[in-house]
Amino acid sequence: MKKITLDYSQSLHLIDQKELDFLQEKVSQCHELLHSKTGEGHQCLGWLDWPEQYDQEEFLKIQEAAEKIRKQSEVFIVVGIGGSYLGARAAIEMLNMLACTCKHEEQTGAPAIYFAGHNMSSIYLKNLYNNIEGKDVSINVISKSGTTTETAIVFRLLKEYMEKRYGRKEAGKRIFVTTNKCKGALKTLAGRQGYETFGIPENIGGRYSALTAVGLLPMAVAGIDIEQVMAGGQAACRDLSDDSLERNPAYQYATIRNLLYVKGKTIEVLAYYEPNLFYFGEWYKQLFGESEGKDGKGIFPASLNFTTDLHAMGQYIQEGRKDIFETTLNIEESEDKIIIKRAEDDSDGLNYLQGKTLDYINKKAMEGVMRAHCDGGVPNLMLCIPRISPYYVGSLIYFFEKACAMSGYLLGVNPFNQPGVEAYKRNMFHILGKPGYESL
Ligand SMILES: O=P(O)(O)OC[C@H]1O[C@](O)(CO)[C@@H](O)[C@@H]1O
Repeated sequence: MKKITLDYSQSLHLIDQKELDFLQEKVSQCHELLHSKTGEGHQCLGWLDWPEQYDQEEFLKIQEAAEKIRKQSEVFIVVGIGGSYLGARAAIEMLNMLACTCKHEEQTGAPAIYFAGHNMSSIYLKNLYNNIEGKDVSINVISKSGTTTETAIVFRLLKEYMEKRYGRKEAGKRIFVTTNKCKGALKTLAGRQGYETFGIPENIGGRYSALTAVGLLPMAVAGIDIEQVMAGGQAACRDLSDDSLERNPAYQYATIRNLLYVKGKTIEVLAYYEPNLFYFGEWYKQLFGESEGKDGKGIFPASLNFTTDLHAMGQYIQEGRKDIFETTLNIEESEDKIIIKRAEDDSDGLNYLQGKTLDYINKKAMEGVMRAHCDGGVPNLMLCIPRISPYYVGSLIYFFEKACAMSGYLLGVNPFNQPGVEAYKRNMFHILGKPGYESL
């Protein structure tokens, strides 16, 4: 299988190969901290060897539950937020497995998939109720802590809906819980109600959990071959276990983004030319935002959907503030065979493209954009992904997890905690009158 690689030739005007060589020693030290599990946040390194050591028994249970859900449901609702939501959504959308975007219900027998619990919008929930009316429903609620407000509130409402519709016993067969392996409010509730439960290992934090039951159960329900996802994750896990900057593209990426950061490039735009990657961009933002944005430091992670967003943000990137660098996701192979034909009437002036595929044109646009942005002072990194498939979804997820961990260590932060997220929650609880928060 071809590997994911990094092309940083369009950044070499800003960073010197010597600077990279100089950082090899630091990279090796951080690698040692990661792999010996002695660095900051080492309690949360369960994801590091996970693709090689995941629980096979639970994996089978996931496949069986997915089959059951597919048989008994026309609609499957995934309830979760942040790391308990974005990995699954990124994979499902990347592989175009959402029933609403393709007619795969007839093709694969998968239910339509909806997401909830990632907002507290009554308009959103009302629409969801309308969409699922009269259809058979199963739910997977995902929360490691079991106490995240958005997820907990929406799950309480959906549980009530399910019990009203199916009765408590049948609802219990349609509710699947993914939560902390040993403890927590959701674990206790699941035990009491007899819901089938999947465990999130204590030592894997939310944003690093996409390759556990958190991501795998929704992916399997959608019809994604999760054995392939794990095979891709496993290959990446092996390939990226080398501390050599020359051989480890995840470490190259982590090091170059840190070099660019100290040179004033404090915003990273993850750019992609396939709209299906939108939620991968959202997942990446959470991964890097929560991992690196602390102690007054961190690259601000943004994502843009090109060429669409070039007609909105292209101007800013080309001529605005020079604090941006771009990381382009290049999907090398496409199944697309859409060919531009010669038209009798060439008033649109497009006959010069005759015989070219749409994907070829998209790729040429990408080349043109990268060159233009580079000329405009926006260095470009290009991550080359051989194709979109379950295997490469697994590889890509692991690639970014490993890169993020190294990047956080190089930056000098703990990439595995998120103390800052609590501030808004404390205020919200105080304002809502939650017991225990009166004195804030
Ligand atoms: O799985 P949980 O505990 O509901 O958390 C969901 C998300 O919320 C956060 O804890 C932030 O509040 C993320 O780190 C996490 O991925």
